[in-house]
Amino acid sequence: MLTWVRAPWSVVVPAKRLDVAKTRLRPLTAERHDAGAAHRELVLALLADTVDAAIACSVVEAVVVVTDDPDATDVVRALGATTVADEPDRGLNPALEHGARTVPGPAVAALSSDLPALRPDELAAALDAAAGTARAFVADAQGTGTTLLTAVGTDLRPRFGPGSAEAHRTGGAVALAGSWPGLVRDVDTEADLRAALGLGAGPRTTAVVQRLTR
Ligand SMILES: Nc1nc2c(ncn2[C@@H]2O[C@H](COP(=O)(O)OP(=O)(O)OP(=O)(O)O)[C@@H](O)[C@H]2O)c(=O)[nH]1
Ligand SMILES: C=C(OP(=O)(O)O)C(=O)O
Repeated sequence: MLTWVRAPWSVVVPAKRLDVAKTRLRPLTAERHDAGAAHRELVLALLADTVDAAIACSVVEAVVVVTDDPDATDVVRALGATTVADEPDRGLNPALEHGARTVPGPAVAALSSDLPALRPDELAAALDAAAGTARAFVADAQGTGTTLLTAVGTDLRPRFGPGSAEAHRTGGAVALAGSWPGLVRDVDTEADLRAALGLGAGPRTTAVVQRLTR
């Protein structure tokens, strides 16, 4: 009898230091006496819920977080991810390339770290859709950014940043579309956060927002 084995993916998640990440979310905490700590807590919650969903995904074998942040390191390791140093210190795409080099092939995915409404089954559906393609990507809800970039048997060649969906398409990656609302809902602004909460964010993001709005 033939058994269909789903590809075991390695997922690379970038996370720069919490205090300098997600500056567009700063207005949410700016008025508080503990603004710095509250901002770090929120950014960490987004990361933790994202990593938790990726770890729970049935086709994901390993989650590697590229970070130098000590709190992020402790939290994602407790969830079951591993971490690698944020090298070569030349920004997001070199950090992702570095992370991708540390994982076993052939199926590697770069996943945004700000997807608190991500569900394991929608990530599995997207990765299954990507399994037959050398390079593929999922655009964010706006259609301009990227939340997932995949490579099977080839280099990831990440081009994250403004207009990354077009950059990935131009670079030969296939655009994937499907019903995966949490996967496309990255959180850059307060409005994005509200949208993610509306979809049903993970427990850490939900709890932090409840605390911040009390
Ligand atoms: N490891 C690592 N992660 C990075 C680096 N630059 C950006 N990231 C992460 O990549 C994701 C998207 O990065 P950006 O679009 O620059 O977002 P951001 O800088 O955190 O947010 P804004 O300040 O609001 O633009 C975030 O989760 C960042 O933590 C980097 O140099 N190294
Ligand atoms: C870096 C990106 O994401 P964002 O700036 O939305 O976090 C991107 O979409 O390529």
